[in-house]
Amino acid sequence: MDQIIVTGNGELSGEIPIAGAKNACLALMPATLLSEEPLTLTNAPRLSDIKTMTELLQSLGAEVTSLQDGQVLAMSSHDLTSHVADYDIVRKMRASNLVLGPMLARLGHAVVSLPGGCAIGARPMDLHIHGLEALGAEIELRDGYLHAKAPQGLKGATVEFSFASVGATENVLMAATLAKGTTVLKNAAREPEIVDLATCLRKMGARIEGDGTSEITIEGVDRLSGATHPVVADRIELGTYMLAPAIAGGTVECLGGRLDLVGAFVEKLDAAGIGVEETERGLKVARRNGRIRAVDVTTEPFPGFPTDLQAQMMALLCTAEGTSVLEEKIFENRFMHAPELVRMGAKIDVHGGTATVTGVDRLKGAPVMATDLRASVSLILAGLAAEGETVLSRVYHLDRGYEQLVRKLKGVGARIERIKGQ
Ligand SMILES: CC(=O)N[C@H]1[C@@H](OP(=O)(O)OP(=O)(O)OC[C@H]2O[C@@H](n3ccc(=O)[nH]c3=O)[C@H](O)[C@@H]2O)O[C@H](CO)[C@@H](O)[C@@H]1O
Ligand SMILES: C=C(OP(=O)(O)O)C(=O)O
Repeated sequence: MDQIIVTGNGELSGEIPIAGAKNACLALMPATLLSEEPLTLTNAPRLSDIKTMTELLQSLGAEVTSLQDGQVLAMSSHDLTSHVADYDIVRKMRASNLVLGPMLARLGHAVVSLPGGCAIGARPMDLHIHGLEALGAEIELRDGYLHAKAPQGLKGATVEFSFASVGATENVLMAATLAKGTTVLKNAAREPEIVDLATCLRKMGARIEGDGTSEITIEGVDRLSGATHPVVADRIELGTYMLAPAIAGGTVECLGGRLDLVGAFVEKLDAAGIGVEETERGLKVARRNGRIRAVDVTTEPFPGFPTDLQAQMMALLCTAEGTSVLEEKIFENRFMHAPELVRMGAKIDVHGGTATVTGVDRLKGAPVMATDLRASVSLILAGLAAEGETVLSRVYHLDRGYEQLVRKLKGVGARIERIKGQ
């Protein structure tokens, strides 16, 4: 299996282009199932998760053509030939569950494998199920699959989520676009990926208001048309690369970055002593003089500090002056990077959902591996400023969420190589 070798090499300088958001694209692609007409996504990221969603949509009979080296996805769901999302595909990627709402709305029935948990937590689907049931769906769990039907079609309703789940908001939002009457989603997720999905659905003819707030209103329509939509910039890839000069020193401009996508994160960078400036082309990040300062971080739904940047932020705080407390409030098991960072010389105590990080002067390279995407990239970031070589295994996690990671970091002066495995 491939490995990535990073050698701490001093300051970084240059530009890093930010790709379209994985998590937006994974919700936008299933929206093709809602319409007989073509949906084209531009600015799509080139990632293994996008290939998995392509495979899933194709298994349902959709046509998905990847153009311009994968940055454009031309999709058509004119003739759907299956309503079954098979375990073999769904188990590879949880976001596969986002085909449930659209298929139910378009076809009146859907069978979707339950994805199961993953390294970061149990991740049940109860909120998706309750939301769709409120719209009139009948859903049963049999043989590991959710069997959903809406014999009389879906009907608009008020759905109040007990937690602002991103995936449940997306699934029920998509289903409600074709339901009869008005649906109101209360305590809806406010993430930029939800706004991007609603924007695309509006281009397809959906009537949606309030996305980006915690109350979204959807007036169902009879049919949706085709559309062309650019995928919003990836705020998690953006935050990750903003941390590269923060950790290693120097100045890096993240092209396509926007402050409104990373507000809470930038506030913490500022408190830690990292300067962020909005430019015409994106966000320029520079480490101010002196040592990084400790800061406390609590993960929350948007607009709070994102859980998907918690591991990377921990990598920064490992060498801060003082003690930082990180509280993970979204997933119950998202500190798997901590023991690996400790192998690199970090001082971290984890108790339940709280990690206490006492800064050390410098980390030292070591062989490391991680069990999830963001944990893996946090080890690469830590390696950028560590003394000696950091050798990361299980790099396939990174291919899920970071296109051209080695090339992008090399472009700003990092010493990083990917070694092909047998
Ligand atoms: C593909 C995608 O967009 N993934 C993102 C999405 O995941 P995802 O959509 O899975 O995240 P959710 O917002 O649904 O999950 C947040 C929390 O709610 C719980 N929950 C969720 C649904 C449910 O029915 N029942 C329930 O208890 C989860 O277990 C978790 O503890 O949002 C997360 C939170 O910002 C991000 O970390 C993921 O990167
Ligand atoms: C947790 C993530 O993704 P997923 O929801 O696909 O597991 C992530 O992108 O950090």
